[in-house]
Amino acid sequence: MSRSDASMWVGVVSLFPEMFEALTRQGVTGRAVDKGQIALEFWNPRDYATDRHRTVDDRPYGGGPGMLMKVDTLRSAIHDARERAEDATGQRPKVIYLSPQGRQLDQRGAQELAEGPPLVVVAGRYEGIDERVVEADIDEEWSIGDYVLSGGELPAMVLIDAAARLVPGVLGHQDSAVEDSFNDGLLDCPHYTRPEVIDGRRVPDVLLSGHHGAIRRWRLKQSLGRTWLRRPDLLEGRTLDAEQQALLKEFIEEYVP
Ligand SMILES: NC[C@H]1CCC[C@@H](CNc2ccc(C(N)=O)cn2)C1
Repeated sequence: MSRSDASMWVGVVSLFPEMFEALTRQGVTGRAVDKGQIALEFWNPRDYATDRHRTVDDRPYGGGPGMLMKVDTLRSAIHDARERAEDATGQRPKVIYLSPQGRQLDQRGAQELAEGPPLVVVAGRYEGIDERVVEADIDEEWSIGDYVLSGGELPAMVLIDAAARLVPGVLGHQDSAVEDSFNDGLLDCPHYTRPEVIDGRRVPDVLLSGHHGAIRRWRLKQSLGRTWLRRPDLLEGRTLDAEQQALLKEFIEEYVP
């Protein structure tokens, strides 16, 4: 098959590839896929099953409840995805497995993944995968948070979406990524649109003023203030420039809990 000139190439190994239509058929990522900016290809371990029942799970050594993903069908799918990644991009892929044991995804991690090599993302099901497959075939384990889900597909979509929107050109006007929360490490400011009054609540006057400098400062002040109130940890060890310090000081002085 042909070389891919997508800015981001992702191979997905999953028993439920149809779940990923949420990425490939909708919104920002759907358009990026249509435009060829992002390439998403799928390998289903079930397609490698040779028995009549197309078995993709297997019993755990040592007994206990639940099943694991069958080793041979899983490894064949990972192998083919890896080979395709190299053919399509000329680069060796990074093979990622989603599990609560992985590195916690944050905006910096999403940026690293967006800038990095092509990805093969493995979505686990059942009670997981054989540890020797993790050792032999998985390069990095990633987690989207400290909770357990019924499969790795939703975490995989979260990771792919978070990285894809950081690929230059994917978001359309790039500044919308810049203004996003966690883009300059701050929480997002409040947003307003029509009507001007909702249940007696008005839009802040500065946003109606047309003074772009005042609007920029107001938004930055709100982002700083919200971060201070809701996620002070994000301000730890972060140096604020003179303007930011002044705006945060103003916010705190005006703050009435
Ligand atoms: N032992 C349960 C575990 C076995 C292997 C498959 C996973 C799939 N579920 C996931 C995957 C990832 C995350 C996360 N936090 O990123 C949560 N849940 C469940």
